[in-house]
Amino acid sequence: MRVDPSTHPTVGTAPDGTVLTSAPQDTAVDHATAAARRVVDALLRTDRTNANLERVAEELNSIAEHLEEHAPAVAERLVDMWAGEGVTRHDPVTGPENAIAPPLVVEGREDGSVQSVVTLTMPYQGPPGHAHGGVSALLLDHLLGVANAWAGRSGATAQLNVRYHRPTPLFEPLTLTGRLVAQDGRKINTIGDIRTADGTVCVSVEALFVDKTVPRPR
Ligand SMILES: CCCCCCCC/C=C\CCCCCCCC(=O)SCCNC(=O)CCNC(=O)[C@H](O)C(C)(C)COP(=O)(O)OP(=O)(O)OC[C@H]1O[C@@H](n2cnc3c(N)ncnc32)[C@H](O)[C@@H]1OP(=O)(O)O
Repeated sequence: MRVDPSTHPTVGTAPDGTVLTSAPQDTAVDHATAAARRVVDALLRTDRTNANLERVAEELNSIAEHLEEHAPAVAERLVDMWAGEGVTRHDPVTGPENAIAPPLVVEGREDGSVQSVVTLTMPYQGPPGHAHGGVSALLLDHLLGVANAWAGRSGATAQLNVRYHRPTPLFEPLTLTGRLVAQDGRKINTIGDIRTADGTVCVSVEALFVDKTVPRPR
C-alpha cells in the first residue's frame, strides 16, 4: 500500500505492510538521483590508476554547473521540499531524491513496529567491510521517527543511546526495526535495532523524543 498524500497512516488506520516512506518513482529526478548514488559508489570501487578520473571530474563538474544554474533561492526550494504531509523525498535516510540516502523503504506492521531491510555498501563503510557507527545511528534515528509516526506521534530526538554489540556487515541484507514503547506527556520512548539475516543484533538503540512541532518553511 502507498502512503496517502493527505494524511500519514498509523497502525490504527492502515493495514500491515503499509509503506511509510516515499517510494522511488519513474521520474527524471529519481532517475538522476539513482545515477548519482551509483556514481558515489562506483567512485569508491573503481581502480584509482586505470579509470580516467580527470575526465570524470570534468564531466561531473559540468553536470553540477547545469544543476546549479537551475537552482532557485534556498528559501524557495525549502518551501517546495516541505509541501507534503511529512513523508519526505529529500531526507538523508529514505529520500529517493537524496543521493546520500541508501534509501531505506520502511514498512509499518500491525504489531506497532516499523521495519526496513537494506543492504549497505562502500559509501557507508566504517571498519573494514562494516558499516560506520554514525551511519547506523543515523538510520536508526530516522527509523524511530517513522515508528513514532506509525504510532500516531512525532517528536524531535532529545537522546539517542546507541549500543554497538558487534560490527554491522556491509553487502548483506540487514533488518532494521523500531517501535514506540512508552509515552509520558510530550516525552516519547522509542527503541530499535539492526540485525543480520540470522537474527544477530549488531546495534540497538533507546531514544527519547520530545513532541515539538518545528514550523515548516513557507
Ligand atoms: C512535521 C509533521 C510530520 C508528520 C508526519 C510524519 C511523517 C513521518 C515520517 C518521517 C518521520 C521523520 C523522522 C525524523 C527523525 C529524525 C529526528 C531528528 O533528527 S530531530 C533533530 C535532532 N534533534 C534536535 O535537534 C532536538 C534539539 N533539541 C530541542 O529542540 C529541545 O531540546 C527539545 C525539543 C528536545 C526539548 O525542548 P523543549 O523546550 O521543547 O522541552 P523541555 O521542557 O526542555 O523538555 C520536555 C521534557 O523532556 C525532558 N527532556 C528534554 N530533553 C531531554 C534530554 N536530552 N534528556 C532527558 N530528558 C529530556 C525534559 O526534562 C522535560 O521533562 P519533564 O516534562 O520536565 O518531565
